[in-house]
Amino acid sequence: MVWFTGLSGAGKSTLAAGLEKALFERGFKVYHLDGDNIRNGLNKNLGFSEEDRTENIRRVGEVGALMTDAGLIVLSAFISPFQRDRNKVREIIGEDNFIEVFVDCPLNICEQRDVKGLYRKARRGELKNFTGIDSPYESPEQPDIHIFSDRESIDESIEKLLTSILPKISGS
Ligand SMILES: Nc1ncnc2c1ncn2[C@@H]1O[C@H](COP(=O)(O)OS(=O)(=O)O)[C@@H](OP(=O)(O)O)[C@H]1O
Ligand SMILES: Nc1ncnc2c1ncn2[C@@H]1O[C@H](COP(=O)(O)OP(=O)(O)O)[C@@H](O)[C@H]1O
Repeated sequence: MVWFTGLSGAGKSTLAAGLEKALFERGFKVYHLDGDNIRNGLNKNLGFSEEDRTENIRRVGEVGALMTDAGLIVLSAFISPFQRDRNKVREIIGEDNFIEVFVDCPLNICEQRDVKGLYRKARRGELKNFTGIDSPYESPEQPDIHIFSDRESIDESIEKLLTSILPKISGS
């Protein structure tokens, strides 16, 4: 399981989608989990309190474990702001099969990108508990892969991901 973590707008979904395509083209069976297919269905009842984020990540970890058991390479793209929650997923999946990818991007750049216009809303006080504004984000201290999305092109980041991941999954 490849676990992307980072602020909103850091590039998790873009990189997970790009990696999914690159792995698919190499013949791997891949599935991409993110807010679109999880928060609209399985986790529809969860919001953005600390407790709900923890439960969101726990369920994604459990679903990811089932998919991994079924032989898929799972790419998950969630903010997952708490280190303890990411560590729990690592435990559920197993150390050997879990790759933590920190999509690192300074808050001011994410805010400039404002892909979904949510930072603007959060700054205006129209959206509460927004990560990086009035809700915390704990950066991974020792990610397996560290992407700097403010300094790397999307293609460079995907190349970097492939270089690290392909040797670990060949044989899958
Ligand atoms: N309060 C608040 N804080 C952060 N994000 C918010 C919030 N409200 C809505 N959104 C939108 O939901 C996406 C993050 O959902 P996640 O499931 O990845 O969050 S978490 O892992 O449970 O923290 C996130 O998507 P990404 O931009 O793709 O990260 C936002 O678009
Ligand atoms: N190296 C990079 N990696 C990922 N995204 C990048 C990179 N450079 C620029 N971007 C841009 O940053 C934005 C990231 O948005 P998105 O993938 O939706 O972030 P997230 O899923 O983390 O909220 C996109 O508009 C993307 O084109």
